[in-house]
Amino acid sequence: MADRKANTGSSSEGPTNNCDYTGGTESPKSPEDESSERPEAQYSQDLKSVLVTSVLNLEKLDVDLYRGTHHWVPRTQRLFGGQIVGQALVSAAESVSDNLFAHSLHCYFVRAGDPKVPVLYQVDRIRDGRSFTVRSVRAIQHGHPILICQASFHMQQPSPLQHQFTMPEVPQPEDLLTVEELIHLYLSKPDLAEKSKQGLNKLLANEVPIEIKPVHPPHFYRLAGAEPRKLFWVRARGYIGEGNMKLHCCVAAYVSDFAFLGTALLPYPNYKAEFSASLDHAMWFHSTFRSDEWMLYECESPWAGGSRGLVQGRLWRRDGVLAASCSQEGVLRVTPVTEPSKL
Ligand SMILES: CCC(=O)SCCNC(=O)CCNC(=O)[C@H](O)C(C)(C)COP(=O)(O)OP(=O)(O)OC[C@H]1O[C@@H](n2cnc3c(N)ncnc32)[C@H](O)[C@@H]1OP(=O)(O)O
Repeated sequence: MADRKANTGSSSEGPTNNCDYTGGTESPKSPEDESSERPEAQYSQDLKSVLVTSVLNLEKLDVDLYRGTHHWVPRTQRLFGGQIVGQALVSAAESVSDNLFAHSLHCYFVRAGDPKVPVLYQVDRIRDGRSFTVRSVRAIQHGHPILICQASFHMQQPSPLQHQFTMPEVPQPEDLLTVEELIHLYLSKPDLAEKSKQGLNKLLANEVPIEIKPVHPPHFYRLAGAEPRKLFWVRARGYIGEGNMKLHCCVAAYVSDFAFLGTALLPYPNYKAEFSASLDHAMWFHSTFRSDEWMLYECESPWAGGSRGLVQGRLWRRDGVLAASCSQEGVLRVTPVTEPSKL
């Protein structure tokens, strides 16, 4: 389980950058930044992240009313929860001033999203306070809410109270394979069942706008019974760049729902999810970060029962600073697996 040691940030080795939204919109200077920005060539072919150019680029229809379209739709043919949360946060953030940053959001997914039509986002300006500002967003399709979201924004306020857990020690992303590279590796296995091959090829055809490097690939693919915990490096595909912390939070909201709920299924290799969907999603943003640079997503599930599972996650900057925490409950209706996986 996670190293629960509290790091107060007071040692010369510890993180010191909590809630440091310097200059209003500046993103952090991580060690990667110091050694120059990630060279342009290292970004995926698309250069500018599709998350920024398309998914989180909402059309303004009226005051506090936006329309969002879809990029990647999961095989379930219901909209990806992370997309709806990310878009809801974009619409909420539009109505707050530039010196305010999301510090938390709480959402319920009340209906499945329909990939055939766009989503409308209606923002209610609940309160503008001196330090905190709260917005409520309804994501609407076919005249009904599919998501209700409350997001709270805070101005930067320094404090002597500052601690965090210590980031788990894991291999660096440069030493790990991407999901796509792992799939190619599995596909090259001569005894791979035809059904598995088809499944893997479908996965490869997915145009997910984020890149993932699992720390323990079997845990990511759920091949064996394991403790309900997984770790993977994750970043947005393409370039986003420094200077827009609001946007990085929205991208992180998108990213944070990916492969999250599956953590609760890890101890049960003999069951497959016949139906799984996130019921709610909460996030807390702690520090500045860049969502187009590798972050470690540490996911664990402290509980499952009654056809539901709870998952909790921490997004770490690679320099060890805790960027965000996440929590989600999902419905998990399972059936026994008849054939063991041949991956
Ligand atoms: C990566 C994770 C994700 O992104 S998931 C995407 C984001 N989350 C979502 O889309 C969830 C949106 N919310 C919902 O769809 C609903 O709130 C859910 C979770 C389904 C609530 O369920 P419920 O109140 O049961 O809705 P419903 O009556 O419309 O039923 C939906 C389907 O489930 C079935 N169901 C219901 N109860 C049971 C049960 N006890 N045992 C077995 N099946 C059950 C219903 O029959 C219905 O099925 P169908 O759609 O008619 O095939």
